[in-house]
Amino acid sequence: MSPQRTPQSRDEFEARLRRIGAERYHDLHPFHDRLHGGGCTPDEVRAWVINRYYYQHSIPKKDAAFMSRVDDPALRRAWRSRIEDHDGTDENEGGIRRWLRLAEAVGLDPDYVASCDGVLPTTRFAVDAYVRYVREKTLLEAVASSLTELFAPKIHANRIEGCCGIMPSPMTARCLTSATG
Ligand SMILES: O=C(O)c1cc(C(=O)O)c2c(n1)C(=O)C(=O)c1cc(C(=O)O)[nH]c1-2
Repeated sequence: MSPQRTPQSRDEFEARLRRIGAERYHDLHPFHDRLHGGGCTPDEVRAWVINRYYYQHSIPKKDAAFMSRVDDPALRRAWRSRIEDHDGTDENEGGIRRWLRLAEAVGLDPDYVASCDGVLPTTRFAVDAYVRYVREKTLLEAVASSLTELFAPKIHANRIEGCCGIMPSPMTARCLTSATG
């Protein structure tokens, strides 16, 4: 895509971002096609839960790295809820704990998942690179890289359908809905 030279309206900008998502977001990856279509084996779903956990637990570290670089209190305040979404608050247990309940629902030991011992080196490499990117690149690039969250609700909804076909338990459905929703 060629660089945009003239300022865009908010709606045009969002439409442009959403077009990029429609063309390039990772829901188009063949693995996600299988996961969402109910084509994975239960062990493949478990392997995905173990590896996706590493992403889930690194996102607040990425957001904390971002906030440590921001001088504007208003921006830090706006960003803060992203950390709370994952780490939780007094009222909300947060996505990390909910992901561990999902792990349990699909037959994994949550302590093992939380240890990250089962995470593949390639997953670790890619996720750590994202945290490093946000720590080291410009703030604009850091914010831009975090906009993928915009596309996550759709992928989460598709996934709930697919995974519940593979592991049809009310517990799996409940956990998937609350862990990523
Ligand atoms: O399940 C997924 O496929 C998926 C992907 C992404 C993403 O594309 O970065 C995020 C999430 N989930 C998610 O739940 C989430 O809270 C989130 C935050 C961010 C970010 O970059 O700050 N990405 C994502």
